[in-house]
Amino acid sequence: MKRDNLQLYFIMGTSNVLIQKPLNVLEKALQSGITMFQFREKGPNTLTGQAYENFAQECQKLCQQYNVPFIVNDDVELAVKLGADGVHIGQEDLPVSMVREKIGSMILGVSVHSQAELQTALQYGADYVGIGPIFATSSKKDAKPPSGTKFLQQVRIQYPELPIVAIGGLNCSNAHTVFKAGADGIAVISAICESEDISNTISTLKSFSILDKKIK
Ligand SMILES: Cc1ncsc1CCOP(=O)(O)O
Ligand SMILES: C=C1C=NC(C)=NC1=N
Ligand SMILES: [Mg+2]
Repeated sequence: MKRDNLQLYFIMGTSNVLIQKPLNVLEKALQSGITMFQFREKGPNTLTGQAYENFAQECQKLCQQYNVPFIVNDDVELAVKLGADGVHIGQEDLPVSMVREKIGSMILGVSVHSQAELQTALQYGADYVGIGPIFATSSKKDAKPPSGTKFLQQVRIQYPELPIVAIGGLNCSNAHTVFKAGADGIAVISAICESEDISNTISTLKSFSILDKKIK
C-alpha cells in the first residue's frame, strides 16, 4: 500500500445510500477518482448472509475494474474469503495481533484514538491508522466525541512516515484542515453518499491534498 492510496478513501454500506443504488454510487465514485474503498456493511437493517456476501463481491469486482484497493471493515473472515486487498479494524474488533496472523500480508488498517491504541497498532504492523472522528458525524452510531486535529498533529510529529487517514464529518468545507494537520488522506461516507454531484465533490476533496503539497 502506498500512502497516496489513502488520499480519498470512500467508505460505504447500504445504510449510507438513501436514494440511488449503492453499486451505482460506488461506480460513480470509482469513475470520479476515489483512491481506496472500504466495504462497511454495519448497523441496523443491513444485509446479512448470502446477500451480504454477494454485495461485498459486487463491490470488490467494481474496485478491481478500476484498480482501487478493496478493504473490508471489521469482518476479517469475509476479507480472507474474498481475497480482499485488506481489512480495517477498530479497537473493539479482534485483537490486532490475531488479525495480522489471519490476513498475512494484506493491508491492515487500525482505528486509533490514543497513544496506547497507536502503540498497539504499530506493534502489530498496521499499514495505516485511521484517526477520528475529527468533526461531528452521524454516520457512526457509537462514534467517540469529535477530537479535532490535535491528536492527528501529534501523531504526525511523532511518526513523520506513518500513513494516516483522517475520518469523521469531513467534507468540502473542512477537509483542507486535516491535510494541513498532516493526514495523508481523508476517509468519507456521507460527503460522497449524500452528494448531489459526486464527481464534483470528489475532485474538490482531492484538490486539497495536491494543493497542500504545493503549499508545503
Ligand atoms: C466510520 C467512522 N469512524 C469514525 S467517524 C466514522 C463515520 C464517518 O462518516 P462521515 O464521513 O459521514 O462523517
Ligand atoms: C472507524 C474507522 C476509522 N478509519 C477508517 C479508515 N475506517 C473506519 N471504519
Ligand atoms: Mg470496527
